[in-house]
Amino acid sequence: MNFSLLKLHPRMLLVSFSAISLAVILSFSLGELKSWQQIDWLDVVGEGGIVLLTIVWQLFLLISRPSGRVTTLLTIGLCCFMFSSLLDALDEFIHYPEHALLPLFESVPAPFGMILMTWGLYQWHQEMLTLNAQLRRREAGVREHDEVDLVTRLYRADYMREQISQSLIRHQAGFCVAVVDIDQFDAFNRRFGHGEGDRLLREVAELILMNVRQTDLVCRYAGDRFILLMPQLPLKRASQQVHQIANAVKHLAFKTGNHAVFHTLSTAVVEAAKNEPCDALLMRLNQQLEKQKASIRESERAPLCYAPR
Ligand SMILES: Nc1nc2c(ncn2[C@@H]2O[C@H](COP(=O)(O)OP(=O)(O)OP(=O)(O)O)[C@@H](O)[C@H]2O)c(=O)[nH]1
Repeated sequence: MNFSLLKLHPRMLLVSFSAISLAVILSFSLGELKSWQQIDWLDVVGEGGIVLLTIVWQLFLLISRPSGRVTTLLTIGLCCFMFSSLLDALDEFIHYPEHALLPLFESVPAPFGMILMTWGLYQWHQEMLTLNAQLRRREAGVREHDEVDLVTRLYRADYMREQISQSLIRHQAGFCVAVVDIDQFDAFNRRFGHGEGDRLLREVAELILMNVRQTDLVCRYAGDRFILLMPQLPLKRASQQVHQIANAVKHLAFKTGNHAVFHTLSTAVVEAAKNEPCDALLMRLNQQLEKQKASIRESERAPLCYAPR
């Protein structure tokens, strides 16, 4: 059992503790202790058991739920019920004079607490309906997307093409597409193995995701190549964002075996032209990338950089 959620409910714990204290103080201040022979132990076990179980229910409730309206309603309801039950249990040990108000305190909070708990359970039911609907929607999303790449968990190229085509139809202003490609990934694969290559792809994918906006879409286009769809972003700002991604990857010391390996990215960014077909846009993007790669002579391409760990 994990009790860490209890820390979230200091007020509810205080309410619970106050209800117990109030019941004990009221009982002892209004009545007198019974003699040993007057105590009915069967009632003590029955009524005391109810009090203990109510406390256990509260504990389970508080370690299972975040704070909020449902938790408050259920806790206060349980406290009222526990308050009545505790007075009921204590009157097995304490004798009250005829005029004492105890019977009133004993009988009123319990039904009030039951009403609160019923309302809380109804709210909980509503909450579960909402959560289930969201989960179903998310699950449907995941099932629909066999378009998600298993290595990086990014969308695959087909899904990106679909999204680019739709954006082109809507023709949003300042909509840019970028490509980033890991340099010398083949050499890395050959030296450190495919497993480590997959891990590097995942780390690069995470770095890309960390450096884009909520509205951007990232996909694994092929092998070590990723495409970014950046709606409503002017070319200059899109280029800056891609530059930041390249910088983040450049500074990533990827730990493998006894080495830290550094990588560089080749990148290209284009702005979508009006009425441009998706394939033409992607071709323009890839051509720009190839031009950039060709402009840097092989000897100048950032070598895989190994540093002893
Ligand atoms: N680990 C791993 N490797 C992959 C995967 N898909 C493709 N590859 C490898 O990615 C490499 C891509 O090689 P290239 O296109 O020559 O890329 P590169 O070595 O980075 O060359 P430049 O981009 O010109 O620097 C090949 O070795 C493929 O086998 C994959 O899912 N996992």
